[in-house]
Amino acid sequence: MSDDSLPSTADAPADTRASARTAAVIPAAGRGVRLGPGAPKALRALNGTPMLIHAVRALAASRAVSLVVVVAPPDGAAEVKSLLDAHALPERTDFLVVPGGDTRQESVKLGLDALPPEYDIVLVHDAARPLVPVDTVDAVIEAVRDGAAAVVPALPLADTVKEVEPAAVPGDPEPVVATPDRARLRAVQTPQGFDRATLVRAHETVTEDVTDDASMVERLGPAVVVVPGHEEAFKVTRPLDLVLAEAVLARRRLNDGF
Ligand SMILES: Nc1ccn([C@@H]2O[C@H](COP(=O)(O)OP(=O)(O)OP(=O)(O)O)[C@@H](O)[C@H]2O)c(=O)n1
Ligand SMILES: C[C@](O)(CO)[C@H](O)COP(=O)(O)O
Repeated sequence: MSDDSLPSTADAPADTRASARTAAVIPAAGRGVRLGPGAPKALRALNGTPMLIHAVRALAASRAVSLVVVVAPPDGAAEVKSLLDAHALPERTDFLVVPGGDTRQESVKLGLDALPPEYDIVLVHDAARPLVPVDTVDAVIEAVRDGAAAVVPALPLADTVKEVEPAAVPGDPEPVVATPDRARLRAVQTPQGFDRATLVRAHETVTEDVTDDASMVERLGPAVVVVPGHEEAFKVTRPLDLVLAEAVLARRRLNDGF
């Protein structure tokens, strides 16, 4: 089946959407430059387990997700396959590994290209958000099943935000241009959920460099909706985020009683 002929979940009757199969694409091919020198970010350990494995488990924890496609660092597909084989993962879930590209957009596209035809709902989830709770994953899937073409989990901002004229020399003072109304702003997380045909069309059509998949759908036209995100779905970007992630894992272990 060509991508153009893929059924659109957004146009489908509600009972079809409710039974649509869901796959997750996990882009994990980034270097993690902002985290500092070391292995590719997704392969670095959190409490002894690679970040990617935490992220895969987080998505596979949803009973609705029956396939996870991991987009590995370009020369790391064999290593990622071995990691998936070496860690306990739900048996009800299938796994595929494909090599990634130079940008997140390219990596997601390569993951989409590998999806078998029977999946009509697609989640895209950063390996760098390893601790997303399953309730957030399920809320995104439910909103797509309810008819949204694109769904993003997001949180209100904790800080006031300024728009500035970026400095030509990093570190120089930057003139403030505006202070947007914070009440209308949201900080966007993943997994982002999509009707597959809509996401495929967005990746085939939009050529601008964007930082998330929902922005591509926005450029195309279909409405993108926001559902509540979760504090623990934060992205591991800088070294302090590793400290926070390990603290969250330690708290979970205490709460679980082991
Ligand atoms: N060429 C790329 C770049 C990024 N990603 C993935 O996209 C997610 C979000 O990206 P980000 O946190 O910005 O990761 P990096 O690009 O690795 O970070 P940095 O910009 O600090 O290098 C990560 O799971 C990352 O592995 C990817 O699959 N392929
Ligand atoms: C999709 C995303 O998680 C949105 O917050 C994205 O990965 C952000 O990447 P960034 O380049 O670090 O903003």
